[in-house]
Amino acid sequence: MQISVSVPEQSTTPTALTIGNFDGLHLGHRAMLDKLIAVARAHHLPACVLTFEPHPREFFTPDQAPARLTGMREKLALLQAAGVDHTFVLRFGRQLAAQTPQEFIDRVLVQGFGVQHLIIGDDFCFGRKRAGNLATLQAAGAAQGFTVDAMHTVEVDGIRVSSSAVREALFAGNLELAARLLGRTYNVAGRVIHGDKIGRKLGFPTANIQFRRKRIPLDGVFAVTVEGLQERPLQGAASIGVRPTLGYGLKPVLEVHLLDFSAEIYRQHVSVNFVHKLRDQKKYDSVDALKEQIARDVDDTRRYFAGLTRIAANATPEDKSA
Ligand SMILES: Cc1cc2nc3c(=O)[nH]c(=O)nc-3n(C[C@H](O)[C@H](O)[C@H](O)COP(=O)(O)O)c2cc1C
Ligand SMILES: Nc1ncnc2c1ncn2[C@@H]1O[C@H](COP(=O)(O)OP(=O)(O)O)[C@@H](O)[C@H]1O
Repeated sequence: MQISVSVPEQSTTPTALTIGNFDGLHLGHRAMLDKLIAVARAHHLPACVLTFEPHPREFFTPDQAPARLTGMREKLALLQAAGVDHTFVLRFGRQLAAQTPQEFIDRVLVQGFGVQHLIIGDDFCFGRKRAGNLATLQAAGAAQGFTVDAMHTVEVDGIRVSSSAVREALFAGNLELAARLLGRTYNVAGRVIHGDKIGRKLGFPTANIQFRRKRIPLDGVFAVTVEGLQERPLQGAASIGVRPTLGYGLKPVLEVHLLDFSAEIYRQHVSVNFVHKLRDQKKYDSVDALKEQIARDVDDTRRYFAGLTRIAANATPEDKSA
C-alpha cells in the first residue's frame, strides 16, 4: 500500500475513494472498505482512502477528544491488510476546516483525486461548519460526473457498530462485546522497555510495553494473549493503568506477566490482545497485599483460558469451523 501525506494539485489517474477517520477499523469500516475495493477492482481503479491527522475532534476540542482505539501505525497496517491500494493522510488544520463543502469537492475530490466512485458513511459531514453531507455529495456527483454510494449502518446484536460503541464497551470492561464490534480482539502493540525491576522481586516479572499513544481507552487487569514472541500467542495477566499502589505518576502503564515463560525480551515488539477483563485497578495497603492479589489474578487468568479451552473442546464440528 502506498502512503501519501498530501493530495496532488491535479490528479493524473481517476480513483475510487472513501473518506473517514477509521479509528479502530471496526466491522462498519471493514464493510465500507470491502465495498470500496469491489468498486475499484470492477472499474480497474486504485482503491484510495482519505483520512485526517489529527482527528478533526482533536483539532477542534483537544481536551474533549476521546482516547483513540488505534494509533496511526496500527491504522495504516489494518488498511493495508484490508486491501487498500493508496492511503492519503491529510493534515487537518485551519485551512482544511475553513473550506466550504463545494471548495472541498472541487479542489480535493475532483481536482486532487479525480474521483470516479465515492463511498462514504451515511452520516458523513464535511466542510466549513460541517455543512456538507451525503445529499451535497450526491448533487455534486450528478453534476460533476462521479457516483456516490452511502454505506448503510452495520449492526451487531442490535448495536450500531461505531468507534464510540467500541470505546463504551472497553470502558465498561466488556471486551467480548468490543471484539464482536471490531471483528477482532482489541489489541495494543509496542516495544518491551525497562521498568523499575520491582516485578521480579514480587515474583511476577512484568514486561512493560511502551505504546505511542498519549491515552489508551481501557484500564484495569486483564487476561491477555501476546503475539510476537513465539510462533503461538502466549497467555498472560496484564495490568494497564497508573499503578496506584506503587504510584508512578499519571501516565498509564501497560505491563504483562506471561504465564509459564522465562526469558529476557527487552526491545522486542509485541502485540497484546485484551481477551477478558478480570477487575479494576486498585490501591493496596502493602506490597505483600498487591503480590497476593497478582497471584490471584494469575490463577484467574489460567482458569479463564482453561474454560475457553473446555468450551472449544465441547463445541460441535460446525461451531469449530465457524
Ligand atoms: C496482573 C497484574 C495486576 C496488577 N494490579 C495492580 C493493581 O491493582 N494496582 C496497582 O497499583 N498495581 C498493579 N499491578 C502493577 C504492579 O504495581 C507493579 O507495577 C508491577 O508488577 C511491577 O512493576 P515493574 O515492571 O516496573 O517492576 C499489577 C500487575 C500485574 C502483572
Ligand atoms: N514470565 C515473564 N513475563 C514477563 N516478563 C518476563 C517473564 N520472564 C522474564 N521476563 C523478563 O523480565 C522483565 C520484567 O521484569 P521486571 O522485574 O518486572 O522488570 P521491569 O521493571 O524492567 O519490567 C521483562 O521485560 C522480560 O524481559
